[in-house]
Amino acid sequence: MSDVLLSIDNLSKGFSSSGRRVAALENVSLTIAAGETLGIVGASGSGKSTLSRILLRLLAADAGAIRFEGEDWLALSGAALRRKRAQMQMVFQDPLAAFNPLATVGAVLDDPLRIHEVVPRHRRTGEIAMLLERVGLSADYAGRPVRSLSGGQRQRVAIARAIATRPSLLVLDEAVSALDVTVRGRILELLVELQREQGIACLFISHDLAVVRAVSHRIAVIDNGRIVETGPATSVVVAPQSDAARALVAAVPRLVTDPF
Ligand SMILES: Nc1ncnc2c1ncn2[C@@H]1O[C@H](COP(=O)(O)OP(=O)(O)OP(=O)(O)O)[C@@H](O)[C@H]1O
Repeated sequence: MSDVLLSIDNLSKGFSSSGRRVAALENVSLTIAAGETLGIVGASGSGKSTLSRILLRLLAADAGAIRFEGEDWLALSGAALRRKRAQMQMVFQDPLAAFNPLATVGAVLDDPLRIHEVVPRHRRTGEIAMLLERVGLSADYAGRPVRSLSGGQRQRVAIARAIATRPSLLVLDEAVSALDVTVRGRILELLVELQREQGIACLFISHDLAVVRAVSHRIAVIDNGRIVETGPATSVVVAPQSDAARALVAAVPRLVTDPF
């Protein structure tokens, strides 16, 4: 896992709010190797959404650089950015909420296959069945409207959509936070399985250290816009070095003895 897939260098972003300057991100630097899962954990307001919005290119950074697969990610635009997006896919809390509720699961999965020409047209139905199977749903889900799905099923479809373009990196921002604890556990297992089977690297962002620990090889702790600690997942949980990490560990009392 030594090939650097994504590197974030000295990323900074500030906001002006009621005449006051808030540093949402300050000199954030991180790397993710191919096939690695890096967890980013931090309390509310620590800068997690700002980071994922910059990665998504919804928000411009004030300073810093992001390289993805050897390219200057923040400099890409237009057709080049659209093409490259196939390689960096995102899953949020309820991404399917943005879809027409009458859209079928098949249509939701067909979009990325068509837009990115992943497979020839005549193979798209088979590919949709395979994607559904890969996330633990049977092929007949393709005909079901999105609105008929449970929260866990929707998130499985969102993950299937994200992996449809065969990305090298998934960015997951609070992707399991809205799910109840049993469903959450199954989705986390699915993510670990996908990561192992397909070697997809993941940037897994959450406020919940137990969730981050369950899937991550390494964990970076963010506090007030700064990365205050980075290390192997177990070390950060068992021997946290920063006040922020200690506070996150303390918030999950059974974490050390009873991992997710
Ligand atoms: N558009 C904005 N205008 C002003 N301040 C902002 C804006 N977006 C974020 N901030 C501030 O930047 C800081 C980081 O916010 P951010 O939403 O990135 O944190 P977060 O870790 O994602 O929090 P949460 O877990 O509560 O979503 C906070 O102090 C927040 O108030």
